[in-house]
This record gives sequence, structure tokens and C-alpha cells, in this order.
Amino acid sequence: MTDSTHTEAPLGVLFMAYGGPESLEDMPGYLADIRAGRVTTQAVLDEITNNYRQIGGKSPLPEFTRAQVEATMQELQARVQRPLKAYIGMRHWNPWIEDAVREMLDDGITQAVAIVLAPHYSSMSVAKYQKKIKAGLSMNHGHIDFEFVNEYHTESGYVTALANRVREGIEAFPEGERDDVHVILSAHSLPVRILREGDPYADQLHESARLIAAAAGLRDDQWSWSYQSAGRSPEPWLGPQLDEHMHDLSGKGIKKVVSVPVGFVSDHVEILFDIDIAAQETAAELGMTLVRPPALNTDPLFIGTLASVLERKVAALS
Ligand SMILES: C=CC1=C(C)c2cc3[nH]c(cc4nc(cc5[nH]c(cc1n2)c(C)c5CCC(=O)O)C(CCC(=O)O)=C4C)c(C)c3C=C
Ligand SMILES: [Fe+2]
Ligand SMILES: [Fe+2]
Repeated sequence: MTDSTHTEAPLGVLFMAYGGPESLEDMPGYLADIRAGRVTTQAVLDEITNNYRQIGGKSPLPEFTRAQVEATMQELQARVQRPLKAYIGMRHWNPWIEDAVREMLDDGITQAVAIVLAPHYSSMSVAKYQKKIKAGLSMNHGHIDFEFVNEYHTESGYVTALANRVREGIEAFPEGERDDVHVILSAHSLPVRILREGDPYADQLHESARLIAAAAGLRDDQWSWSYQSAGRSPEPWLGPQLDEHMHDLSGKGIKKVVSVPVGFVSDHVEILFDIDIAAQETAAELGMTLVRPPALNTDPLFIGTLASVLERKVAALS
């Protein structure tokens, strides 16, 4: 296809992420959005604000997202003939997805690809981001042909990058101890009801975990699965939770642990507080050594994965 068949506007590339507060003053509004109108008690607000205070008073997620977008766009534009333009939209905070969509319409974008910086599909995550795109289009009475990346949990670059993190974590222990090191792969918990609803989230996570463990050359008894960061709502959430799982492993005599969250692609509060502070406290109580290698952030293998899945969607539009 020649360039003359395309409109003059570039092809839009919309990157979506969870969003994070840029200061502690943002916390009430941020939580109100996440909790979708349900009342947040002062105690919960204070607890979560304090968690953010301990990781530096703001979320590093917006900054990591911008760095991931810049790196991915460089690689994607080098592979694709058409001019591209990147947009960032967050689900729970500024810059909102709906505003990014309005900007795309203002720029005259007619075709776009969209991706969430979360590799696993769920009706409670990726589907909600996509609904916000549709809401943005409808509130602005506009139309853009979108191709959506739904998931990328088995992509080889993503799997290899995390397997490298696993090995890096194990190698943090002295050589003679490495056979005794146990690897915990984890992801954000969701309410148990998603299983009855046929949601693919749990299956996709387990598939990623098996591939990562195999790529890292782990024995079956050398790794296990756990959920983390369950929300504060009364319904049951998928488990085991990281804290109880660590107690269980400790009871079996495991005292050296590497923690690799596989559902998050950058460092933020669910890692920097829930693992680096809360789980480290549990480890200290249990006499365990816990090593947590860095998240994927701008790892070239991960950025290559994002570029590849987006490239396929761009091709589907051309
Ligand atoms: C797969 C689903 C989810 C991912 C991934 C996820 C990432 C994520 N979450 C936070 C911060 C918070 N999440 C909170 C609640 C919450 N999170 C999810 C799902 C995912 N979050 C759910 C279903 C809920 C419960 C919402 C509700 O209705 O109550 C909260 C609020 C406090 C709490 O309930 O714990 C915070 C804060 C970050 C930073 C993040 C990173 C990508
Ligand atoms: Fe969340
Ligand atoms: Fe959370």
C-alpha cells in the first residue's frame, strides 16, 4: 500500500497505564477514582497515604510510563513506514484516557493502535481501559478506527526478560546457596468471582509463570505462585497472598527467596511498598532473606516486545 492511500494525520499509538498520584495531596481523589464512588474511610486513606509517603511521597509510575513510551516509540517508528504519534492515557489519574482520546481527535487521528501496560487480560483491568477509550470517543462525538492489543503474556521477549530477572535474583545469593533458593512469582490479586465469570486472568498468569520458570531453568520444586496486593473490600480475593505464602514456605524450611512480580511492568507502590517494605518485614520476622530484582521498566527485551505486538496491530490497520 502506498502512502497516498493514507490520511495525512499520523497513526495514533495510545499507551494506557494504571495512573499514579504525583503528590500526597492527590491521594483522596486518586483513591476515590479507584474505589469507584465507594466511601474510603479516613483509616484506609491514612494507611495508603502513609505507604506512598514511605516510597517517596508520589508514584514513580507516570515517569516509568513516559520512559517506556519513548523507548517503544523509537523502536516502533524504526520498523514502521507510516508516521506515528504517541499518546498516554491513564485509567485512574492524569493524564486521563478520555483526555488522550480527545487530543487524538483534535489532532485529526483516524486510525490508532492501543495497548495497556499490563500483559494479562481481565474484564477488571484491560477491558476497563478499552471501555474508557470508547467513552472518550462517544463523549467527544468522534470516531477513530482502533486496533487493541489485548494481552502479551506469552511473548518471548517478555518471558525472557523476566527469566533473566529470576536468574539475577538467584545470582544475588552466594554460589553454594543457590540450589536452596526458592522463587515466588506473583501478580495483583482480583476478587475470586472472576473465576466463575470465566475471566482469563488467572489462566494467563499461570501460563506466564510456567514459561518464565522454564526459561529460567527452575526445577518444579524451586518456584511457586502467589497473589499480592489484594484490595480492601470484604469479598474473597484470589490467594494465596504473598504474606501467608511466605509463612507457608518458611514452615517448610525455605529461608532464601527471590520475589518476581510478573503482572507489573514497572516499579510502583505495589512493588516498592507491598514487596520491598511489607514483604521484607515479613521476611525479617521469619528469618528469611528476600531478594527482589528490578521490574522490567525499560528493559530492551520488554520494549522490543511492546514494539512487536504494536507492529502487528499497525499492520492490521494498513
Ligand atoms: C489486575 C488488576 C489490577 C492491577 C494490575 C492493579 C494495579 C495497581 N493497583 C494499584 C493501586 C491500588 N489498587 C487498589 C485497588 C484495586 N486494584 C484492583 C485491581 C488492579 N490493580 C482492584 C480490583 C482494586 C479494588 C478496587 C475496589 O473496588 O476497591 C487501590 C485502593 C486500595 C485498595 O483497595 O487496596 C490502590 C491504591 C497500583 C499502583 C497498581 C499498579 C499498576
Ligand atoms: Fe489496583
Ligand atoms: Fe492494587
